[in-house]
Amino acid sequence: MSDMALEVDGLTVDFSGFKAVDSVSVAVKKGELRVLLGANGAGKTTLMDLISGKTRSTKGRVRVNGRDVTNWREHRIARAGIGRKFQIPSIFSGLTVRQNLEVARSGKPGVLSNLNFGGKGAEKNQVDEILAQIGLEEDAGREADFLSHGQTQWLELGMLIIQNASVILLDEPTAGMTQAETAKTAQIINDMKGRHTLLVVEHDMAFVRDIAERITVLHLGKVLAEGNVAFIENHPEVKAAYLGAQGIQ
Ligand SMILES: Nc1ncnc2c1ncn2[C@@H]1O[C@H](COP(=O)(O)OP(=O)(O)OP(=O)(O)O)[C@@H](O)[C@H]1O
Repeated sequence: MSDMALEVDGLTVDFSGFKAVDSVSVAVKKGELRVLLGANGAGKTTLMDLISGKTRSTKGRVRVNGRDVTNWREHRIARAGIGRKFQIPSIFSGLTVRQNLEVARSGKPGVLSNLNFGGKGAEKNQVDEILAQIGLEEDAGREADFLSHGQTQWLELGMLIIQNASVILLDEPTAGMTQAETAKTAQIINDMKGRHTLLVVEHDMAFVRDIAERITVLHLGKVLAEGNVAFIENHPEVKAAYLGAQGIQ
């Protein structure tokens, strides 16, 4: 069996003659964290949309843990193990942090009214473990409405962790964060490596250096380069296409 969690093979989307993603192939190993870099309009979000089923591809395949999920409906792809975090959080603002994690854990829509909030035994232990992992133990009883921007993002990461998504797609997880919040986010994400497979779109190079193993660079819808941080930072075409004459900041 393949040790790849996510295999994207020749993926293309044609928007009335414009290929926002053009013959992209990327393979991410189980437990790997892959960063997706690229200038505005390079196709990063569109690639995430194709993988998660938000947009239908015109050509190519997407496989999750060896299973072909190409152009499945979004909810089926989610059930096959792909979790996604958007820039706008999708938490339940009227529920506490703990309750949000419990809802995510149950994984069933409409489960809200039937939940036995508070949980017992193994369920409670798992929620406690994740509260510690995302650093929100002391805020477990707070309504999500009252969390800071950073805390809201960490809660959402916790919800993806508890859903046990095997491949997690993160679109700019540090957008709008302070330096301290960004550092903590790097810690949480580094802690997720190995247990989850991650594909992370991010512009903040300091953050990328903190978390990245391999980087894939997209340019005009195509893969321009792939390699470790040092390789990418010194890649002449990447410098020219994406990072400008000065190189990576
Ligand atoms: N539904 C669509 N129809 C037509 N063009 C689209 C559509 N969706 C995206 N595009 C175009 O595809 C290109 C890639 O967009 P995309 O949002 O994927 O880039 P990105 O790399 O995520 O950029 P950013 O860093 O700004 O978010 C852009 O030129 C965009 O205008």
